[in-house]
Amino acid sequence: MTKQPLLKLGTRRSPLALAQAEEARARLCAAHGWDSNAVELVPVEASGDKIQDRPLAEIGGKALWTKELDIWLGNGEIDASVHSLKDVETIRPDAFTLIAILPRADKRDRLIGAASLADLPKGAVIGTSAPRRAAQALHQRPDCKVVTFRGNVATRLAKLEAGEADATFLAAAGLLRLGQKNVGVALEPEDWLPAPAQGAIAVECRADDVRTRELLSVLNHAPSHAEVMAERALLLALGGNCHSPIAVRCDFADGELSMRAALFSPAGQERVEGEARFAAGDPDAPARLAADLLQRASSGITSVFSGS
Ligand SMILES: NCc1[nH]cc(CCC(=O)O)c1CC(=O)O
Repeated sequence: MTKQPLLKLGTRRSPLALAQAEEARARLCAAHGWDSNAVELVPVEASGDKIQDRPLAEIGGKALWTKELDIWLGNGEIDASVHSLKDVETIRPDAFTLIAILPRADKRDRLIGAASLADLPKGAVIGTSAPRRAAQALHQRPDCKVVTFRGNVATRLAKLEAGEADATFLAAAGLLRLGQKNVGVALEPEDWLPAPAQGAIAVECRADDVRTRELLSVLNHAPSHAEVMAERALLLALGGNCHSPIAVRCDFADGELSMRAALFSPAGQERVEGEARFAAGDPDAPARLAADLLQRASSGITSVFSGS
């Protein structure tokens, strides 16, 4: 007799997405004392995975990662979706709720292809399609050239190997989850900041699905939740989207969040940065930092942010 799964978790099909969904499944089964058959992983093809030759910002933004999963979740074909929170739009449909944030992994980016940005030869080619990585790299190395690099982690490493660029950036968390944690060197927050919610896996379900909410809420890691919600609140208040070079990192310790953020003009000439410390759960602090950054930013920066 085949037993029906207790929960169906939707995921994208990339190796990283599947590894993240497996992590969610393992944590859920451990928390409830279930065997792994209790949770079925349902891979869904995302449009963002089909189009690999143009920057995400050009082809429709983050919705390309969530659109298909949202349809399946809305229809009830899956009970919940597992996402890289970094790839999830700041404003989500009211019918859904981000019920759990898993314990966050390493928030840093790693540089692959050189021991540091300063070590790159003059005029080196950097492969990335993230506006934040491009602008932040050009800010430090205006002599470098940025070329579009998309595709999953393995594809990007293969492009680098093939000589399409001298260096690239990847999230430490993604490399870790793919068993490649020693690839490249970690970039420290003193001179390089990650993307909002980088390293966080989020589980989303229908807001009115009380049973699933209850089953999934055990997965939530409160400190990680506080950090990423503050980072997303900053992004929202800045009126940022996938074209906006926004770098931010928030760290929870002793009931307090410390946030460090930087905004760039797209080609990296201009930069404004700021810091704030506030109580976890202070709903207005990220917006105050956002307002302060926008007020001090030059027009080259504010042209890619709308504010709110
Ligand atoms: N943009 C794609 C993406 N979405 C999430 C990760 C890695 C995991 C994470 O940052 O949470 C990556 C790859 C990367 O940026 O290197």
